[in-house]
Amino acid sequence: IEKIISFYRLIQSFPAVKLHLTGAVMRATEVEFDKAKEHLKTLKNDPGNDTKLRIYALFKQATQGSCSSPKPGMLDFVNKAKWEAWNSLGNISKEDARQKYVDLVGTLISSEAPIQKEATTAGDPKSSYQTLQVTTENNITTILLNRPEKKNAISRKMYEEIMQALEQAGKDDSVLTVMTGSGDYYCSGNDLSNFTQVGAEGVEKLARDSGELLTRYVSHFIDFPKPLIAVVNGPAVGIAVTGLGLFDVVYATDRATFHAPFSQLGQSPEGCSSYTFPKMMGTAKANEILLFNKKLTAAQACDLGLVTEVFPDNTFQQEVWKKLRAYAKLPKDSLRYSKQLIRGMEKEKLHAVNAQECVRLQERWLSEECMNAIMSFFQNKSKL
Ligand SMILES: CCCCCC/C=C/C(=O)SCCNC(=O)CCNC(=O)[C@H](O)C(C)(C)COP(=O)(O)OP(=O)(O)OC[C@H]1O[C@@H](n2cnc3c(N)ncnc32)[C@H](O)[C@@H]1OP(=O)(O)O
Repeated sequence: IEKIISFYRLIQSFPAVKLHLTGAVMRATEVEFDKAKEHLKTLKNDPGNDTKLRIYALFKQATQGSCSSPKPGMLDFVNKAKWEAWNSLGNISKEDARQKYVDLVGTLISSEAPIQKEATTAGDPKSSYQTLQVTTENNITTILLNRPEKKNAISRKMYEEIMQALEQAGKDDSVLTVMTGSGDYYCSGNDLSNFTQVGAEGVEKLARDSGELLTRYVSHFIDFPKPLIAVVNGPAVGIAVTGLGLFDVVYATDRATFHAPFSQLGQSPEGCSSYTFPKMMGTAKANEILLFNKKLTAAQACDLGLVTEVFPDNTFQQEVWKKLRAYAKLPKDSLRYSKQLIRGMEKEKLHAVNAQECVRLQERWLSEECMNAIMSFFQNKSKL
């Protein structure tokens, strides 16, 4: 009954339905818009030119409406780029532009949110994680995704706990950090019931909160300071695949598959994969995965550079852990600084990509395409 009620609320609060029923959709208020303008001034990192142009364009559209000024001359590069960004918004309403401005600033600010200081002790078997098991042994901190009955789907609680575990592992004495799954799956991606828990404030608020959560989650991987290794013990879906581009090494059993079915789900890529995948494997190969739902075998993922090495399932655990134990004897600081050099150059870009992906997803989550896919999963249990 609870599921039906929450499902009913989801449908009721879906913008298209609400529009149909009431003729009105909630939009950011002038006060929220003014707050976002103030928040923008507190940004510490340069979000990059594309994002700055988008912010400019949304601001102009929100305050002055559609662009009607003449196009600046060919050589007036800066004003031409600004004009093009504004003009590209076409006839979207001032209210829509205001909302998009508020969302974009929100995700930029949250991507800079300071990492929380308090964390549960890793390695303590009595630690209070509900969705993970975190242990430290032989200089390796292992974060085990521990909802095998749900194929390790990532619930809101699990997103929060993974961030907490990463913060702790980043600071502890271990040399390596490993993420792996319990049971037969590595992880089936986002727990789709995250989208059915609609509160009184409606689905727009749910989308905004989800965007904020995802931005923070992915930022933890971008900023992780020491070698991070994925031990992919079975199939991986959605964000569990895309996020692999932010790991330093990925070992997989030959039983693993890699599937990022965003189009099928009415969504769009996340985990910085819109940038890391084309860079890693070339645009055409990335498109097959991110646009056309191509499911990869472990061997294919290895050929494309997403996976470092594949092992036969019957010796997977033994071979991988032997290797990891040897790596974990290497000098800790040397590994940490080398990783930071390799990743450091890209960090700013990755944060900007993360912010943009999350803005797009917030819009996608409110789309009819996405809602139909989620309904279909829970109604018919339609599988990937
Ligand atoms: C805060 C928001 C951030 C959003 C970030 C954006 C992320 C996007 C993504 O990750 S998109 C990918 C989402 N994942 C899926 O769509 C997978 C859906 N699941 C399936 O298709 C199948 O369950 C399967 C192919 C993974 C496995 O099939 P099968 O082996 O037949 O097992 P079951 O289906 O019986 O699964 C057992 C049990 O687990 C539940 N479950 C599995 N995956 C999910 C999931 N992703 N979300 C919610 N629930 C899931 C499944 O319903 C079963 O539950 P039950 O025993 O029936 O209660």
